[in-house]
Parts: sequence; C-alpha cells; structure tokens
Amino acid sequence: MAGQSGADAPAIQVTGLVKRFGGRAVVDRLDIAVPRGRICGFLGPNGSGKTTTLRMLCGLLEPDEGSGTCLGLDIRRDARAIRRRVGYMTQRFGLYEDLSIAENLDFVARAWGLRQRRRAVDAAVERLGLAQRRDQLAGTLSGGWKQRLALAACLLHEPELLLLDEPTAGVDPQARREFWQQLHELSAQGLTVLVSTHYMDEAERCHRLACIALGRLLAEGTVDEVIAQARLRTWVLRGPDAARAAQRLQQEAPGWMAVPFGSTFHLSSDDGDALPPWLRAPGVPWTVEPAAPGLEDVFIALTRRGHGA
Ligand SMILES: Nc1ncnc2c1ncn2[C@@H]1O[C@H](COP(=O)(O)OP(=O)(O)OP(=O)(O)O)[C@@H](O)[C@H]1O
Repeated sequence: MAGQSGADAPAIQVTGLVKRFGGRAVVDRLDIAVPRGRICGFLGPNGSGKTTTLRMLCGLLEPDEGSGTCLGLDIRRDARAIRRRVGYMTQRFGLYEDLSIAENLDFVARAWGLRQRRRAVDAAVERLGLAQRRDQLAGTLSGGWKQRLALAACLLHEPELLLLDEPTAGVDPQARREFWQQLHELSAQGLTVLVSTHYMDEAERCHRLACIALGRLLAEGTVDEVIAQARLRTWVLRGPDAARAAQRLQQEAPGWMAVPFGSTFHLSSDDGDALPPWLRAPGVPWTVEPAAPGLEDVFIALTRRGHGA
C-alpha cells in the first residue's frame, strides 16, 4: 500500500475476510486493521467468529475470500512466514503439567528449533517474572501463573505480533490485572497485540477495539469512539420496584434493553425512543435518570443490532 510500507504499515490489514463451515459464513466480509505497537481488543459474543479470524490471521486457516497482510506479509501466500513471526495463544494452551516452567519453555523452544534454547528460555523467564518459579511443576501453578507461562511460551521465538484468544478466561481479577500490565509493557516495547476477550474491564484497557457479531464487524476504534458511534442513550432505573418496571418495559417495548447492574438497571433503546410516560409518572416507586452509556451497554446493544434483534 502506497506510503504504508515497513514500520508505518499496520501490523494487520485485512479486508473482506470470509470463512465458511458447511456452507455457513462464520466470518463474513470482515475488515480489520491493527496499527503496530498497539493493543487491539477483539470483542464478540460466543460463536461470533473471533477464534476463526485469529486462526486465519496467523496462517493456520485459509480464508475462503478476502485478502490482506499480517506484518506486511500476504495472509494467503506467506502463511508459513507469518506463523514464525506471530505468537498465538489458544484458548486451551497445552502445558505439560508434569514438567517445570523451564522444562515447558525448553520443550517449546525445541519445537521452534531455536538455536540458543537456554538463552531464549532464560530471557522468557526473566521477561515474565518467572525466575523464582522456574523449577516449579506447571501442574502446581495457579491459573494466573499458568497464563503467564503460556505467554512466556508465545514469546520465546520473539514474535512481533501476539494473537491471544481469551487469555485470561477463568483467571482471578488480580492475576488478570497483572497479565494486562504485562501486555502493556510488551506493547511499549513495540509488540502488537490482538486479544479476544469477554471482559469489559479488559476491553477498556485496549488502545483500540473491534467488535463483531455473526462474523461481521459492528464497530471499531478507541473505546470512546466505539461508545460515541453507537449513539446509545442510557438511563439508570433504581428503586425497590425497579425489577418490576424493567420487566414491564421489556414486555411492552421490546426495542428497549433493561440490563441489570447490581440493584439498578441500565435502560437503553436503539431507536432513540422516548421513555414510555408510565416510567416517569408521578409517585412511581422508582427513579429514572439519564446516564452516560458504558462500554458494556454499547456492546450489548451492538450485539443485539448485529443479531437483528
Ligand atoms: N472447524 C469448524 N468446523 C465447523 N464449524 C466451526 C469450526 N470452527 C468453528 N466453527 C463454528 O464457527 C462459529 C464461530 O466459531 P469461533 O470459535 O470462531 O467463535 P468465537 O467468537 O471464537 O467464539 P467463543 O467466544 O465462544 O470462543 C461457531 O458457530 C463454531 O461452531
């Protein structure tokens, strides 16, 4: 692409990506661009095509249609070269529970055919703060340390791009926070990260987001841009009878979403509908006040729109 070669070129730039399974397009004309050195969050409900997309981007799955580049290499022609420059962390990463951290890393280094294995393992152990546990069996590590080991394994061959598929699923909040700190340090060192997640707090830590449903791109940009693009108007419903009011609203006006947040509900409508008058009638045992929509409100609304609800 003119003016976008070398270091200026996006780490990922693909257009019109399609993958069909059994005649059904699970990735459907998807465009994705991720600038170098940034962390891009990949959001979408279960089964929306995130894993399939990640696998096409790192050369493990051939797209049925579409074209583009990953690290400046053609995703169709150069799949093999791409695989060597990308670190891919699958949802169920394979660790050998009866091997120590260092032994697991050594095993991966062998699989990559790295020449200076010992040095690569030491560097990965150091980089991820695993030194004190290097001889601990992987099977005895907590979920957070296992994720860290998996990340270290992804980094052994010094990739320029990390594709992470729900790396923190089932990990406690403290370990997730540390994991994200680590990702930001890696991005500050120049690594590009595309990471799928279902956690909104993690999405908010990303430089950019791409939201998909049914394999199609629904929104992309910074968190603020994605929220603004959705043009969602949100109200907070609270009070002792809030649950009853939320239920009635959804029965009478299905265009409205009423999403529980603790003891309150966030109400929003896709169509910019006015609130039904009964919700704000004098004397009702609840209150309704305007609020700024959060990423979670927007994500739920986008997903509904994506599914044609
Ligand atoms: N090899 C395959 N053969 C047939 N169908 C598949 C295959 N791989 C994925 N699918 C289907 O494609 C759709 C998208 O799956 P994918 O795993 O890409 O979604 P996802 O967004 O990563 O979901 P999750 O958040 O649950 O991990 C799903 O309906 C899935 O069942």
